[in-house]
Amino acid sequence: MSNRAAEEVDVVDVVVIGLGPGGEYVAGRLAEAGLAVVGVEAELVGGECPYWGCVPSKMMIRAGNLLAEARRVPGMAGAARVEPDWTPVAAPIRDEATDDWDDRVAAERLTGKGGRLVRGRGRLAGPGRVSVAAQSAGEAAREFTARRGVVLATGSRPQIPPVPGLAGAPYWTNREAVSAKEAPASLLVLGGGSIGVELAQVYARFGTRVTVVEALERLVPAEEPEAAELLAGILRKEGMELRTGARAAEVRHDGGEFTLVLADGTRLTGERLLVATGRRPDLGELGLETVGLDPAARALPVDGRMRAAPGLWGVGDMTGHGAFTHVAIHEAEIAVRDVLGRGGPDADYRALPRVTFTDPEIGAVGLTEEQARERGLRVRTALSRVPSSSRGWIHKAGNEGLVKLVEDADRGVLVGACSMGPMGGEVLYGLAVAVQAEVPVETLLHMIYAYPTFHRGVQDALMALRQRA
Ligand SMILES: Cc1cc2nc3c(=O)[nH]c(=O)nc-3n(C[C@H](O)[C@H](O)[C@H](O)COP(=O)(O)OP(=O)(O)OC[C@H]3O[C@@H](n4cnc5c(N)ncnc54)[C@H](O)[C@@H]3O)c2cc1C
Ligand SMILES: NC(=O)c1ccc[n+]([C@@H]2O[C@H](COP(=O)([O-])OP(=O)(O)OC[C@H]3O[C@@H](n4cnc5c(N)ncnc54)[C@H](O)[C@@H]3O)[C@@H](O)[C@H]2O)c1
Repeated sequence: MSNRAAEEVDVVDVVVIGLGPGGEYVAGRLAEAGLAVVGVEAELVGGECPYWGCVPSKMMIRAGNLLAEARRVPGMAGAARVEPDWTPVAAPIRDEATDDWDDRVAAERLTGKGGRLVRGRGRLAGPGRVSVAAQSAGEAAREFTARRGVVLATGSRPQIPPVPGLAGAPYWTNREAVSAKEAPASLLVLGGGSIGVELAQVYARFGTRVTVVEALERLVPAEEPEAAELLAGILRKEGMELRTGARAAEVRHDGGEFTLVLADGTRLTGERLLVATGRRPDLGELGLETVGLDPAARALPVDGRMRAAPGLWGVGDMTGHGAFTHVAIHEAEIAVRDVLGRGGPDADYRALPRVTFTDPEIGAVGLTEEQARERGLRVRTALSRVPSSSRGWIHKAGNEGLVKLVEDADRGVLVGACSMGPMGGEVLYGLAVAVQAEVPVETLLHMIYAYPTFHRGVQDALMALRQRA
């Protein structure tokens, strides 16, 4: 190919940097719309979610929940002998979900839609310009000009706290935790957020001795305190040791064992140490300064149409609106519409749903009570407990949970809710509609709720809410 031909090929309509759920969606949709699209990916097409995040972790959780259900058989349905085995958990993650961490299928999904895949680490080289670093010595860096613009979708990476001794130690992040071939005998989990509690519970159910260390006063601190308290009780009952309000002062690793020294001098030991202390976008190496943006920012600032600058869009974890696959895809769809010059609503996070897939699941939408109060709303709340509902009583073992409602009393609408329990993430849906559509509490109160469902707990909580009016 002549140099001139090479130059022509490298002028495209759109370059997407990062092909996780957000970037893959944008690149695929724009290619299907007929644009000349280059997608640049440094690791695996599909990103964190299918290979090291949502999908494998939920496969592990499904297995752990099966064990827990089987252990609930005595007293309710006869006898059951449970022998946990990690092999049928690890094997389908490797062979079926991730193709042994090979993205050929995902890459072909993109090229099948007409997109072009370029492997390597991309960065901005000015407005509408992207360079992709050489993958190996002897290979030249590649340059692209994007006529319509560039979409950034580079996700996030684990945030490792500056605990002395941690940096050099062979700790696990989510990646090692979901690709482990065996369950360790013991596991220290630093961080009691969603990754920490989901994976802690799974491993504990497979016989691992688990200790969770959380710096703040409660687990899942972003969610309602009543849910956190209930979860802590359940995890303790399942045999986990929980240290909340605990600061890690030092990490040591020797003789195949980790020692985590807490600020109060307590020493905790474990065969493995999982660091799950949050994830952060890494904007430093993206060349943002070449388009007048701050590479030291915590997240990429975007407007309601995902625009970061003229001809530059950002979607997914890197925008800081919530590190969830459904947020990445919501934002990706808005960016696609904007690139194509189509209308439609701006991004709307009022009814942002989130589910922590512990057993019981913690579903949540919109504002917590604390957030609503911080916004100066006149807040009214109410709570119903799953075991007190008909379905909860019928369910018996494993029926822990609650529904908590947060009402803006001045407007008579829900601004937030928490649905914890068996299928708490599914019960959430109706509450998400109520928050999104601002359905009056009076209307919700006079609906018919199927008997005996878990979601009837919402009606119990609504009735409690009205008694407080
Ligand atoms: C253990 C775990 C469990 C999770 N469970 C859930 C869940 O149940 N539900 C949920 O909604 N979310 C869950 N998440 C979060 C979810 O995985 C992320 O929100 C989602 O993957 C974000 O998508 P993204 O496209 O923004 O970024 P990512 O998935 O992070 O993808 C970004 C991509 O960009 C690439 N990249 C980065 N820099 C460059 C560069 N300079 N050049 C080229 N490529 C680059 C990366 O290699 C990566 O492939 C979980 C996360 C983890 C870690
Ligand atoms: N079910 C889901 O949707 C799901 C599951 C897993 C992850 N995720 C996404 O991935 C993101 C990252 O997950 P995560 O659990 O790492 O982050 P997180 O922000 O949810 O939780 C991190 C926890 O670590 C604690 N922490 C921070 N520094 C600490 C320290 N030095 N010592 C002890 N504790 C410390 C924090 O107080 C917090 O509770 C989440 O925010 C979420 O958006 C979603």
